[in-house]
Amino acid sequence: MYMPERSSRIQGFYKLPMSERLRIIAEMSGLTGDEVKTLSNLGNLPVEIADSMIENVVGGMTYPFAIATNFKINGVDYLVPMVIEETSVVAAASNAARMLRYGEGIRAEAGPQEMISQIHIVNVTAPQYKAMRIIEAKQEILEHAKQQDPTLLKYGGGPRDLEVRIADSRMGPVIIVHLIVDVRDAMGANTVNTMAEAVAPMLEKITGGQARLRIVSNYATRRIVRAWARTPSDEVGGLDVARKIMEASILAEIDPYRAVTHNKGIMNGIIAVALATAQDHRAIEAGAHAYASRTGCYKPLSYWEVDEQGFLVGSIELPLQVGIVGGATRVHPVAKIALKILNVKTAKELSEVMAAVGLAQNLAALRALVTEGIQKGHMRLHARNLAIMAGATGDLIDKISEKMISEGRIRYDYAKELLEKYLRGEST
Ligand SMILES: CC(C)(COP(=O)([O-])OP(=O)([O-])OC[C@H]1O[C@@H](n2cnc3c(N)ncnc32)[C@H](O)[C@@H]1OP(=O)([O-])[O-])[C@@H](O)C(=O)NCCC(=O)NCCSC(=O)C[C@@](C)(O)CC(=O)[O-]
Ligand SMILES: NC(=O)C1=CN([C@@H]2O[C@H](COP(=O)(O)OP(=O)(O)OC[C@H]3O[C@@H](n4cnc5c(N)ncnc54)[C@H](OP(=O)(O)O)[C@@H]3O)[C@@H](O)[C@H]2O)C=CC1
Repeated sequence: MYMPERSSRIQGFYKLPMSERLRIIAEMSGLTGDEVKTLSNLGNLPVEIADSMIENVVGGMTYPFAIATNFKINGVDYLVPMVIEETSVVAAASNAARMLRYGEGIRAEAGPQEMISQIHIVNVTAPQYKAMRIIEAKQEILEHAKQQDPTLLKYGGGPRDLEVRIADSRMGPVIIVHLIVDVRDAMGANTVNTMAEAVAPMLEKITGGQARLRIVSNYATRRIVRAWARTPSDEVGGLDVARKIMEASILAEIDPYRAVTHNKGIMNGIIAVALATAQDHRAIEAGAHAYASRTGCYKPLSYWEVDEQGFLVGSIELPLQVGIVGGATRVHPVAKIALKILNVKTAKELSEVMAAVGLAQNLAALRALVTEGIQKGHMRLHARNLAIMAGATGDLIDKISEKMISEGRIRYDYAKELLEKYLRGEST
């Protein structure tokens, strides 16, 4: 719809009640009554929570919430909540988790939950000397940072260390200070930002420079999690399939075009759990892809090999910045339920589960790719979406998707053709 007169400059939009904002947008965009009704439906999110989570809210958008089954991680069974818009991801995760139940299942281990906060200092003369002076004052700076978060200290977290770097830039040398904080069960961005802002004036005084950025780094290299698994080749379809999975893994090691897709498959699982538990998934994605590039060349986050006994072995390593307190994790009512279903007790345990899910997700995709191809399983599950897109409702959704699957013609135009035939009462 062409609307030449509409302007996006809406002063004070944020001050209006949600219903009024929606009325304005509906009028400007020509939304029908049904469209307004659909958009205004907040699903399981109470209006006051929706309106405080983000700004300028006019409605809600619901994604399905699913449970991936079969996960055994460090000998414990987990029901894994996933929220995602893509067909076949949940089925694939459950499928591969079933193949990785051998022994203790998938093993996973995360290190300390330390975040890095950066304080960027400019206009420093004699930067080498000033860097030494910062190190000299380290205990005093850490002590001041500590005082910013008594709750965190109560849970055994707090500032741990300080690192100083001098970087050459086109405006001369700048000092970058890293404040390292054990954030325990929080994602930790707010926590460490508060500390960075609190210690910045001390750093200005010591260096005679000016503090500019005082912000968390999402390159969470002190929050690395590793997961690994070993399973008899028969679980994945035999030694031949296991070897082909290894070949697929090797392609990702030598070719960044493949590595990016390989890692996208891993993130299918990790981000789906992140969404279900209301994590900051942008932080997770940014950190993961930076880590994949840490050698200067984009690499896969996971590796698959075949060992001397013919077992398929896989491993994954990435930084994960996740929390079970703070952010939206305890605000969104569904995220709270997701954490209860998952039954994790710490942020460390959550990151171990997420790494294990990423590894399983990757296995499912590689196994499909080296055997029947991705489209068979994926498109079979996508057939229902195509039927709905074509306009099918009720029983016709299953009838049309089953017909497309049985004939191997899973396409939108065919779904439309079938729907028209059914609606005309013609036999298909
Ligand atoms: C789709 C399957 C699982 C079918 O696989 P299948 O062999 O036809 O399944 P099955 O009927 O033998 O069932 C095996 C298990 O899979 C699960 N399962 C099976 N069907 C369902 C279902 N409908 N709903 C929920 N779970 C399902 C379930 O756990 C089941 O065990 P059971 O419960 O029967 O004991 C398989 O083909 C597969 O794993 N495909 C991989 C699909 C995939 O990776 N999708 C991600 C999207 S594609 C993408 O974005 C990433 C990619 C591929 O580009 C990444 C890359 O290139 O690396
Ligand atoms: N670049 C980025 O990634 C940025 C992200 N963000 C956002 O920051 C949010 C996450 O920050 P985060 O600091 O986790 O959020 P919060 O500030 O909401 O939560 C952390 C706080 O929870 C309290 N707490 C209670 N129990 C525990 C426990 N067991 N372990 C640790 N802390 C505990 C602590 O103190 P207390 O009770 O005193 O608060 C702690 O400071 C996300 O919403 C993210 O999107 C913000 C800015 C930048």
